[in-house]
Order: sequence, then structure tokens, then C-alpha cells
Amino acid sequence: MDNLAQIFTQQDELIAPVGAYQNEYEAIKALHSLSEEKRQSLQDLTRKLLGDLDEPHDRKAIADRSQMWRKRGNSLFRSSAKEFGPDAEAERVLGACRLYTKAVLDAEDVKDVLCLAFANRGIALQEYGYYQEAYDDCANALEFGYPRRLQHKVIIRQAHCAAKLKRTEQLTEHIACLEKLQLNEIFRHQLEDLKHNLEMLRGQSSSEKSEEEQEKTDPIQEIVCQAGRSGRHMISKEAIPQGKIIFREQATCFVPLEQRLICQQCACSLMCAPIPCPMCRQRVVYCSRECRERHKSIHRFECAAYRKDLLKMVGVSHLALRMVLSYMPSMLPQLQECASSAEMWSTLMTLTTGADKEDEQTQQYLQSLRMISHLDKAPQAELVYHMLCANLLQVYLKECTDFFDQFQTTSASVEDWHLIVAALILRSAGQLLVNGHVGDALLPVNLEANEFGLLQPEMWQKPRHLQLGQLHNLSQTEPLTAINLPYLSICNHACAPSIRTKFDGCTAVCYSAVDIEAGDEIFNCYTMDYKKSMLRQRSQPLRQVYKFDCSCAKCTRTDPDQDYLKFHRYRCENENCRREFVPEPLPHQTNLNWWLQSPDAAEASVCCPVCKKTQVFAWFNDFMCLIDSCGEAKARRELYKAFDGVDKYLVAHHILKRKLAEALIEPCFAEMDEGCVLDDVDYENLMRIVETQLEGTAAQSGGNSMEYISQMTYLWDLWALSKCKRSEQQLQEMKGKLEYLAAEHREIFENYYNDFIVQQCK
Ligand SMILES: C[S@@+](CC[C@H](N)C(=O)[O-])C[C@H]1O[C@@H](n2cnc3c(N)ncnc32)[C@H](O)[C@@H]1O
Repeated sequence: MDNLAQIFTQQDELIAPVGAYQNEYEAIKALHSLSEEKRQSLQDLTRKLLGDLDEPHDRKAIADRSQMWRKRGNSLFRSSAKEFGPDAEAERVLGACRLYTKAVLDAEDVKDVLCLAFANRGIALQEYGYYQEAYDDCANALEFGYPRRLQHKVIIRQAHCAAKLKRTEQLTEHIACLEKLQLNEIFRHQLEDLKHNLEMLRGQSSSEKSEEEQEKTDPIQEIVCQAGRSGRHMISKEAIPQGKIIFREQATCFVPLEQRLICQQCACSLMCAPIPCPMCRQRVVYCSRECRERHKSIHRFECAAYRKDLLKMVGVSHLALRMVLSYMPSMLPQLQECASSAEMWSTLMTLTTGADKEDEQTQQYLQSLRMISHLDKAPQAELVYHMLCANLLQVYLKECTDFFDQFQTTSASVEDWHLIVAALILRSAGQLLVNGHVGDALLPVNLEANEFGLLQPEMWQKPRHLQLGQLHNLSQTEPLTAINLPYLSICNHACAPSIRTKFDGCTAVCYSAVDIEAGDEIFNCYTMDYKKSMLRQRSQPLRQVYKFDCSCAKCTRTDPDQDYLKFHRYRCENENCRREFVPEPLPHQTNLNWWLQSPDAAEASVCCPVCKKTQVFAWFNDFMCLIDSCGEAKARRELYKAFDGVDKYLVAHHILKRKLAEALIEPCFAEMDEGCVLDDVDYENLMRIVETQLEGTAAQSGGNSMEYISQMTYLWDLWALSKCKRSEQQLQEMKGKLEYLAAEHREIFENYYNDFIVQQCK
């Protein structure tokens, strides 16, 4: 990163002063119109940076590391099941899959080692029951050069997996291939079995359901284009009751955030057999060969950048680059005949003036071109940073890929295309600053960046079925993707939003969060909402990033913080006072969470406005000190009592009460994970505490929020672990929350419900 900062500083000096901003095209043209000498220096610096990013590649060390993991995998996989006991058989097989995955990732592009890692992982995956993934690994092993004399073993395994998956076409193909090979007695027998299997499958009437057609219904919302203060917006055409899906939007473009390895094509986060691009230094993975195939048209232009680890340096411009790579095939026909960059830009800008129509929902490139940008209002330094990022990525495409070859038959020159591509990257980056979204998902708690959720042996009993008491380990909410959703972006902001968005891979599903009247505007919330933030806390990013002062109903009422303050009500510690109060915020204070501040901070002191006594909060310190001993039954009993005792000082759904619940529940479960045995008294108390926590979360964040579902995992574990009767209504209510989960998580929650909760709670 320092490297980038240094180069950008030198480049900044070369291009200064940057004239008044007109648009993205003119801004990039200014870079291209520098004196020959300056232009040369600018591009030399970019090339130097790109060159410096190449990392040494020690193939021998890579091969050795991969072999080491594979051998470890082999020794675990071959160890006697007795060593583990019947219940922990999964630990042996899944543990081996995990080690083989390390071997796959570490092999990088050393193909003779990589193919062996894939082949071995395929065996373990098949034994565990992940047949699709095992099938893919066989294909991977063959693709990367599995030794010819042993290939029949891999093909026969592939055929077994195809049979399990009831894929007659693939099974027929593999049988035909095997019939041409010289097989020994054992394999010939297996081949006969497979043929028998195929006949049976053909005999069965095809019960496989074809992909359900997505229901096509008329939209219940429309876009209004309006020149005015808040620009385009969305309104409802009819009354929409709370909890209804208003629309779904599947993103064409997203990028994984930070270092988390998720599928680059479908954004799934729970993988058991990640397939890496061998050229990208373990930075790009897919959940299947199909996803890898579908992402090829983008990845061929990003591969070298991942290899150099360039993309994490450019922030939002990575997603901007991906937008340009994804939308170029749609834009190209319109630009083919343009003779100059100026003509191309003007053609593109003409497209942006058209009105959005519902039937354009699939034309994401047009919707994206029309997104608003506030680059014209950006401080100079910010503008220059984004210009240099766009320039860097354009030079990268030119120097390290064959991206510009596709324009050879167009009327404009390649230099014109350099300019247009950089201008489009800059435009997309500016748009994303105010229109980009962040997709989140549940992940296993404390999962290392290079680990995978479905490969944690201590969590799983069989494919996608958790072990008893393990649901809470799937409760970490994490931002996973930066995602372009141009349709959702049409929604303006209000601090009391009318929608709640669920992220399901790269699809956003928007539910109505309240009852919406016909003709009402449909609002999203870009920051923390009115119950979770004070006006001054949320108005800052709205002004700085989105360039407006919020005038929504919540911000403009006489007491704009009243809903936030409901979660910060105290009863005075002074026995002679005992009045209920909310603290008076200091002039620059943006929240009232004194427990997160250092004790000396001015904000950390809370004073009763009636008797003026500074609250000591001795009970808080006592509580936190006791938590360290929550492995002991006696300390836990004291903690349960202390938790009830805080009602003396914290009123109603005080947010601190929920924080105390969290501070108590999480370590108790961690103790349990470490083998500490809890009894019925523990379960009863913990259930009561989680229920209190959930009530508060429902009141502040909503009963369908990710926060609620994440906390609910603890309650489900407690229900599953203890024999407690629950009414049918209670069970159905909780199960209803699963609607708000991504499909990959929903399946796991449903399995858990059926495996453990149904029997325990009825
Ligand atoms: C994601 S876009 C929303 C769609 C936008 N109105 C358009 O015309 O494309 C965000 C931008 O819309 C405008 N905006 C959104 N909510 C607003 C509000 N409540 N008041 C004023 N402007 C708003 C701001 O310019 C903001 O940066």
C-alpha cells in the first residue's frame, strides 16, 4: 500500500494543478493531454508500480508445502476409524478434506502436485457425501494432468458420483469411456455395477424437478425520474403490506471484500471444496467448476491483477473495473462505429438521459450508466486519487492483459479506447461511492481468512447438518461483498426505511419493512437508522458521502433523537433520587455508549440531570469481572442473578442490557464448546437471558434483522440441548425468521430444526 501511496504522490505532483472538474471524460483527458515528458513519466511510474508488485514464485517450495498437506491429509484419512470412535468418523473424513484443501490451494500452478491434491480430496468428499464437489474434483484432477495410467480410478469415481447424483447423461459418458480402457477384475466388476445402476436410473421415471420458473409478476413499484432535490426515486403503485417481497435484483457485478475467500461467481460463502484459479496466488476461488467457467470472461482480465495483489489496493475502483469488464460487451455495439473518444463519450451520455423502464431491469449496464455521481463535489485530493486509480487500472489492462484487442475492428483508435475505458472506470467509481452496497452473510465464529465454513470438523455431523449445539457457531455476521445493485440504488434515503434487504449470494431481496401505502415513496436507509443512531451521528456520512442534509420525518421532528434515547434510559443510582433519566449528550458526542469508551474520556461519565450525581456503575464492573470465571457453575449462578439485578439501573430495552447478555452468553457457550457441562438451571437461565436480548433486538433492529437471527442461533441451541416444551406457535414463529436467510444458510438452519428441535420441543 505504501508503494501505491508513494507512486500516487509523485504522480499527483506531475498532474497538478488539476483544472475545474467537468466530467469523467474531461478529467481523464487532462491526464492524456499532459506534455509528452510528463505523460511519459506518469506512465513510467505506473509501469514501475505494476512491475514492483510481481512476487517471487518458488515452485519447489510451493510443491513441497502442498505435498506436506496432502500427506497429512492421507495419514488422517487412512487412520483407523476406531481412533476416532463411531461418532467422530466425520471428523476424520472432513478433517482430511480440510487438509487436502490446503494442499489444493498451496499447489498453485504446480500441476503435477495440484492434480494429486484434487484427486485425494475427491475421494474424501465422496466418502463424506459431497458428491457434486467430489465429481468436480475428479474433473479437476483430470484437467490438471492426473497420471494417465491411473486415470481409470478417477473416472470410475466420477461415474459413482454421477450415479449418486442421478445424472444419467454423465454416467453414460463415463461408462463409455471406461469401456475403452483395460481394467482389472475389480474395476470390471465396478463397471458392471455402474451399468446396472444406469439401467435402473433410466427405468425410473424422471422425478427430478426442472428448475422452477421464476414467477413473473407485474412490479408493484415504479421509478420516478424527477429533476429536483432528491432526483430519481421509487414509489409504490399499490398498497404493500409489511413483510412482502417488493423486488429481487440479481447483481452482475460484485467483488469480495477484504481477504475472505468466497465464490467469485455466485458469492456463496459456505464452501467445502473451493476450486482456486491456480495462477492467482490463492486469492480467487469458486464453489464449482460451473461457477469457474461462468466467471472466465471476467477473470481472464483480472487474473494478473490478483497475482500482483493489485486489486485490494484500489478500493472501490476494483468494483468499478469489474463493471467496465462486465458491461463492455453490451456497450460495444453502440460504440463500434464511433470515430473518436469524444463521440464515444457523447453516445454513452445520450444513453444516460433515457428514462428507466421496468423492462430494462435486465439491462444493468444502462441502469448503472444512469446512476448518480457526486465526483463534481469531491475534494480535490479525493478526485485525484480516483483519477489515478482509474489510470492505473487502464494501464494495467493495456500492459498485462489482451483486453484492448477486442477493439481492433472498431472505428476509434486504441488510444481513444484507453481514454474511454479509464473514464468509464472513473465514472463507475464515482457512482459506487454513493450507490454501492455491501452484502453481508453469516459465517462460522472466528473463522480464519484461509479457512472454509463447511470444512470445520467440530461443527458438522454430515453434509450441511450441524452437530447438536453448534448452531451458535454460525452466528458471525460479516460484510462479504461490495456489490452493484443499480435498481435498488434508485431508492432514496430515509432514516426510517420502508425496506429491509436480504442478501442471498449476489441477489438482493427487498422486503417491505412497514406497511406502504399506494403512492408512497419507497426508502432505503444508507446509514444507521433513527433507532440506532443520534441525528448528529448519521447526518455526518449523509452529508460527507451522499452530499445531502436529511429532511426525513424522523430528522426534522422537534426531538429527533427520542427513539434512540429509548434504548438509553437509566434509573439514578442515588437512593434518594432513583429518578428515570436519559443522559444529556455533550456537544460533540455522537453516541451514548460509555462502556465502549476509555474511563477517562469525558463521554464516559453519565450524570443524573435531576440530582446531578455521576453514576458509578459499580455493578457493571462487578458483572464484567465475574464473566472471566463463567466456566464455574457458582460464578454462572451469580452472573444470572446479577443480570436480573441490572434492571434496578437500566430501564426497559436498554442497549447495555443486551450487551451484557451477549457478554455473558458467548463465553458460556465457548466454555460449553470446550467441554464444560451445563445443567438444566444453566439452560433455563440462559434461555431467559437470550429471550430478553431478542426482545430488545426486535424492538431496536427488527425481528427479521440479521442481528436478531444471529442471536437466535443461541436460543435454538438451548432449545435443542434441553428438553423444553415450546408451543407450536413459538416454533413456527422462530422458523418463520429463516425466510430472511440466504438459501445456503437456510438449508442448514432447517436441517438443524428438523434434526434436533422438533423432537426436543414438542
Ligand atoms: C443511491 S442514490 C439515490 C437515487 C438518486 N436520487 C438518483 O437520482 O439516482 C443517492 C443519492 O440520491 C440523493 N438522495 C437520496 N436520498 C435523498 C434524500 N433523502 N434527500 C435528498 N437527496 C437524496 C443524494 O444525491 C444521494 O447521494
